[in-house]
Amino acid sequence: MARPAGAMRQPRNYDDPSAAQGTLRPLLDVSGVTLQYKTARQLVTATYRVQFQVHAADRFILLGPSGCGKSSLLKAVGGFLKPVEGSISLNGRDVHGPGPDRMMVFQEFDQLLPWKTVVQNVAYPLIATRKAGRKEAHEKALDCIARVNLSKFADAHPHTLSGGMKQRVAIARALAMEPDILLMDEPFAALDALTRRRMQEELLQLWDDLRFTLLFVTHSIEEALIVGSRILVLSPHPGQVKAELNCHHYDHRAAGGAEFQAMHRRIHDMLFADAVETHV
Ligand SMILES: Nc1ncnc2c1ncn2[C@@H]1O[C@H](COP(=O)(O)OP(=O)(O)OP(=O)(O)O)[C@@H](O)[C@H]1O
Repeated sequence: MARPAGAMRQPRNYDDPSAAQGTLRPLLDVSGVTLQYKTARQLVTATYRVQFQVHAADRFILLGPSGCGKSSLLKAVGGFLKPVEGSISLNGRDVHGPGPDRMMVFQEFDQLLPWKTVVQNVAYPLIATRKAGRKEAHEKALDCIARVNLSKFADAHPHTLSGGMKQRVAIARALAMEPDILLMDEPFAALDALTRRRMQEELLQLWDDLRFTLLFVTHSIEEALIVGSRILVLSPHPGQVKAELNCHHYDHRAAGGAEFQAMHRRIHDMLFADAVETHV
């Protein structure tokens, strides 16, 4: 499989002061974004003036309590929700609607087309967007299916797969499109603990191979620390930025360690503190 955009670049060196000062142009720039929903009875402010930047090959996490606007932010980056204030740009171009440069993986297991096989599901967006012809799309789909260890199930239909296998197909389908950024909305939240852990490891393995850029929503501090390279901590409703943290050096092996636990506690305290802190 060809590498996704930005894939050849190495992840940022966070000890490099020029990177820390943000002198590299970000891939994704979310600037002062306020998101609202108008219902028949009220106006709901989901996020208030949220600001963050994602660079190529980042694994950027949006972390916060239920209702703080994480999914709304992901929808806005996906182009499904228009900010009432602020702007979102990808590769220097304003986001005005959905596009194949941003592929989304959701929490729900029913995001696959039930009448199509695994390989047909993965090939479908490539064909529908004319990114590839049928033969090329089929070959690419098989390659991506192999990367998520599902080759034996290429001709199976979704209803015969477990929840974890369906999520693997959704990830393969998204990566096959080689998006500029992969958007994941609590993709492992509905899985049992063991499968969730395995999926996190597999996602990190895929990232090691392909170095794609990831924007990942979770409300699990542990998952954020393990999956992410940076974490944006959001306050409760309406979501505001509390802090942005560096966490690229944690994995499952680190999870029991004192440093990991201290970071976990620090984020926990932040999430439950009332005041909005400055960036750290
Ligand atoms: N379609 C909608 N119409 C009206 N209000 C909405 C809509 N979608 C979300 N909201 C409101 O916007 C706020 C943010 O919701 P959002 O789903 O983005 O939060 P979240 O942090 O992703 O929550 P969770 O972790 O529970 O999924 C909430 O108050 C929610 O009720």
